[in-house]
Amino acid sequence: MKSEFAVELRDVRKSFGKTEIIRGASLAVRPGERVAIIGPNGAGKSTLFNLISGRFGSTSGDILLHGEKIDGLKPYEITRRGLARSFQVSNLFTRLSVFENLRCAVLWSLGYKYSFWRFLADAKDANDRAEEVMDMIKLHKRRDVLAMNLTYAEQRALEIGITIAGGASVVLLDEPTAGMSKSETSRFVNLIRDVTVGKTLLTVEHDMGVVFGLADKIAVLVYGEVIAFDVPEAVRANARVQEAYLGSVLAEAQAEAAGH
Ligand SMILES: Nc1ncnc2c1ncn2[C@@H]1O[C@H](COP(=O)(O)OP(=O)(O)OP(=O)(O)O)[C@@H](O)[C@H]1O
Repeated sequence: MKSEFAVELRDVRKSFGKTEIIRGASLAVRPGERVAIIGPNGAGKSTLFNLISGRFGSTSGDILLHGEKIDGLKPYEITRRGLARSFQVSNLFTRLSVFENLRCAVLWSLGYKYSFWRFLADAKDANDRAEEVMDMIKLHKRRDVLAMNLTYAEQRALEIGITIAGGASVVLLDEPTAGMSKSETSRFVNLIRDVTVGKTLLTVEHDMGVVFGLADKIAVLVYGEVIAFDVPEAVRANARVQEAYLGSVLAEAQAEAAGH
């Protein structure tokens, strides 16, 4: 049955040994929404991503993608159902070119591993799609450059390209602008916005400028619980969020954004 939500977490819990890190997190994201997950260090943001993408199994609760339970599935099975994620740590083949990296990502998403004949049939489509993604991430002029010779910002753009290459409808980006300069960051926010049009985006983000520039809604994770999930203005005004100290961080970021 089709759900009104693209991603849904229902009372999800995750313990490592005796320590419960995710403590009953619930969240329901509608198709096409761009959601930033924020919260203090150690709140469990990356863990939540690892649960949604199947890298970790949850201890209890339900995780649904388009209304279907995905907890217990392997990461690649979740990817095949249309959810793709990027990592904080680079996932590139450094000795392959921009084009080859994208082509590999497309072929992988088509499942070439399982059928040589299908691989041959899909090869042209894969090339076309790789070209298309290369245009979207604005790296067409760097087509034949090895990934290791790209600038840092270009490598991060290629990461995004690899993430979206298979046409996933739900995209998870873990700190996509980490380590970038201010001007690179604002260009990158535009790029993320462009390549995720019509998709559901979940992003973990520390940079409040990026959060306000990109997110339709903000989810605030504190001690493994989603304490607020709403449009940015409402989250900023939320008393629980203020208490958890994020209010002042958000106010500062908005003032800064308004000043630019
Ligand atoms: N595989 C693991 N085994 C044991 N503990 C873990 C594991 N992964 C994460 N943790 C613990 O879970 C807690 C939450 O970590 P997580 O990386 O999810 O937080 P975060 O909100 O993403 O933090 P940050 O903003 O610093 O990246 C931390 O205390 C961390 O040490």
